[in-house]
Amino acid sequence: MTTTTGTEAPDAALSVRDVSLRFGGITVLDGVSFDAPRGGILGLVGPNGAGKTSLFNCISGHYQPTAGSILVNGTETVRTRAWRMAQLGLARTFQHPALRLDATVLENVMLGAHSWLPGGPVSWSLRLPATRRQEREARATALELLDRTGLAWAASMPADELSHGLHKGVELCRALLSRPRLLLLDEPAAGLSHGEVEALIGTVREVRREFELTVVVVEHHMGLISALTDRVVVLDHGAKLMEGTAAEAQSDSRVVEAYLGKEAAADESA
Ligand SMILES: Nc1ncnc2c1ncn2[C@@H]1O[C@H](COP(=O)(O)OP(=O)(O)OP(=O)(O)O)[C@@H](O)[C@H]1O
Repeated sequence: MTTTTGTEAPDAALSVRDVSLRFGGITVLDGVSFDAPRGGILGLVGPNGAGKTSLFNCISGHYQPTAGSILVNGTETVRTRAWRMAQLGLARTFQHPALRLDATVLENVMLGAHSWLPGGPVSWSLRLPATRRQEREARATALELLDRTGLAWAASMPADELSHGLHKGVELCRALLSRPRLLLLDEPAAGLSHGEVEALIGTVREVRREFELTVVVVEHHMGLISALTDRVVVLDHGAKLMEGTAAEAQSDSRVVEAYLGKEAAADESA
């Protein structure tokens, strides 16, 4: 179902409109609106508990907003189940990578191809020639992606033998194998070393350009946010506080206050 509300930007890969989310009496998101321009990298930042991951969960179909509209590449997705989102061109990574630890790294990455491999469980189990050909293609792309992220050496290892940082790389490869147009990254730099963050910045820039992606990234690492993003949306207590460049956000007194608290912010500026 393709719909337009008339309020989304025409070149937006993602339009979030007045999204609210409540759990019982708790308001987690309160009327949040923003657009992610096609081909850009948008940062979603804010203090702990601001609602960033909850908003990602609404966009990826893991949570259903209490109110509001979310358009992914022009399609209203609010009542779309999470497993359908890959077919609409959306892929995401998680704050805590969700991998099959008993499966190999390559098998984990291959899960990303299920949204576009033809047929279904029946043709996969019969291993029809067309299915086998597509599977070989998916496997070659998965290995290329692992190579690009410096993980080719780990392809046949069980995922649980890899560090947390490397799990994040595997998850990114799995997301990319689903051929997304919109990629959501939830705290990709958390737990990574300085060198790993630098490599991640390079990889995200490269894949964004090569795969013509729109990227939305939640991150506390301001170095990564400044290096990668064109714009940021700042959330605080579930509401949008401001939107601008990373530099504008970092010098905005409302943002400084949200991170440090009012008194500490006043001390900082004294
Ligand atoms: N399923 C849920 N049930 C009840 N409350 C929830 C649920 N999911 C999130 N919350 C609450 O929503 C608020 C926002 O949490 P969320 O994880 O989205 O924030 P965040 O900005 O991503 O924080 P962080 O930067 O620490 O990851 C928190 O108070 C959290 O406890």
